[in-house]
Amino acid sequence: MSVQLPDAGPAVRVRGAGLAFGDRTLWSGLDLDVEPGEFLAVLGPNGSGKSSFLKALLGMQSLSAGTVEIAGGRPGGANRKVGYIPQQRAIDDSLTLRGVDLVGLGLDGHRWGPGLAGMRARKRRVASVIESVGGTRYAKQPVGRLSGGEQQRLRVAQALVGDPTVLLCDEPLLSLDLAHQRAVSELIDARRREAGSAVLFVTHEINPVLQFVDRVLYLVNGQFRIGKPDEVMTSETLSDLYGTKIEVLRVGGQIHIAGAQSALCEDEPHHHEQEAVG
Ligand SMILES: Nc1ncnc2c1ncn2[C@@H]1O[C@H](COP(=O)(O)OP(=O)(O)OP(=O)(O)O)[C@@H](O)[C@H]1O
Repeated sequence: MSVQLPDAGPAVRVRGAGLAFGDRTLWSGLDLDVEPGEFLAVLGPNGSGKSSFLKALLGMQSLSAGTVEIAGGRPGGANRKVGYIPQQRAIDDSLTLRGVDLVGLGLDGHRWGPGLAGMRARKRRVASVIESVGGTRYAKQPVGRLSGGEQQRLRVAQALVGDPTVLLCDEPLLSLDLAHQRAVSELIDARRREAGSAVLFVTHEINPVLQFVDRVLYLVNGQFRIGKPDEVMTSETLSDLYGTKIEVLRVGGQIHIAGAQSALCEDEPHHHEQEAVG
């Protein structure tokens, strides 16, 4: 006799969602289902509400309207298997926490059982995730002394260690060189292919992840478009969204925005103030 499993449903379900600060509406009327294993790129100029969208999914930001469900329940609920890679901040180089400890912070302490056996299982899980991001060599060193790319790999490991159903990534490629951009985006892609995690990936630059992207959510000036890259990243759609003439060129499999103002950012480096943590 085969057991009929209930339909798991989408990994993320957004209905009629809106977010406004004072009289400024970042977005409204947002309906979106993100399926398990789907890779959704969230694009848009500075201040369009990309990070706030992820924060609403994490339960760190309340919506002005509508509802969101993530991993089958309310944002921020207990046992939600959600991995989060926050926007990169420089780690204070005096931080003596080791890489293995940083990654271990991503584990739900209760799942691994009590006593020595639980502790060993926890250690094995942390070690195997660190291995999967190629971080074994430096994981026992103080995090503050590692390079930006090494720290970022450990942050990815921390987000993956709890076996997330949904992975929320806020500009995870920021300030990485091309080789590390490729390595980190491949790690995230592998997670959704091998474990079926849904990936929501905020980025200013679609090209480094274009090959992985199933759909794009593009936020601009209180409006948005959702669709495949070929549908959204067109001169017509972006001109319509930005309310000005924009030319999108496809060159060598990449997307370039010609005559773009810096606000469009696709070809612009993104600057952030580095803030220290720890
Ligand atoms: N709690 C808050 N109260 C008031 N305004 C806020 C709050 N949180 C965010 N904002 C404003 O909402 C806008 C969107 O912020 P958000 O960080 O979501 O943008 P973003 O698209 O991620 O931008 P960036 O590309 O610069 O990271 C910004 O103008 C920000 O100042």
